[in-house]
Amino acid sequence: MRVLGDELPYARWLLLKLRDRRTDSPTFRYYMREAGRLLAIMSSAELEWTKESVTTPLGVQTEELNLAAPPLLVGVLGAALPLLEGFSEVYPQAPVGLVAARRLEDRDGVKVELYYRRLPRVHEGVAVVLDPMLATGRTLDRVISEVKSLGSGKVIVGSVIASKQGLSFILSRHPDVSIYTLAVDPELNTSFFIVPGLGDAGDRGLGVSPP
Ligand SMILES: O=P(O)(O)OC[C@H]1O[C@H](OP(=O)(O)OP(=O)(O)O)[C@H](O)[C@@H]1O
Ligand SMILES: O=c1cc[nH]c(=O)[nH]1
Repeated sequence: MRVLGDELPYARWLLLKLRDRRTDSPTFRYYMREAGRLLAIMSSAELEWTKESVTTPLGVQTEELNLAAPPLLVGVLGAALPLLEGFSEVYPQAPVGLVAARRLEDRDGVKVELYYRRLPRVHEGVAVVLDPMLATGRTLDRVISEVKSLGSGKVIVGSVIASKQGLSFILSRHPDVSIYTLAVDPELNTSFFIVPGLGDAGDRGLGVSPP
């Protein structure tokens, strides 16, 4: 697991903007896209690359790297949309899958209902699941299982803020996934929101609250 805020001041600056209650929706969306780009770049060593020969304007050949196979990007609607957009700007050739999940809160905690799924029938390569908030981890657990059922050989998770307890839950259920996040926050409140967190990532990123 990598916590990019522990490695890069730039990640902490993105978090400053995203956490700030005064950040308006278009600005929030912009910084979420930037977080997506950062996650794409920082997780690039997890992807498969091949050496490719290139001739420079000096007529000299050298070798660089090209993606061997683009990963399948899976966004969890709706908060992940700007994050997915930023990630896919870095790998425009990557196919995009979408799922939507609803958190149902009750006295025992959070249950998750997957109510929309637009994924390929089979995907055996690398898959990247993108969701900015990893709170209880119940949503991500469902989505990772769904992606694994496609045949994915390797699953990477790109998140912006993960709670300590959500991370432990995911790592206990899926010890094989690689998790990239900008921050790990200490707790959840009684509505299972991350504290200090950044509020409702879907409402803030999309500019509307569902009824
Ligand atoms: O770790 P969990 O406890 O499962 O919570 C995380 C989920 O909550 C958020 O979505 P939300 O339910 O707010 O939906 P939205 O994106 O449509 O606003 C977030 O984008 C995750 O999908
Ligand atoms: O803190 C949280 C938890 C779930 N969903 C959000 O948007 N924020």
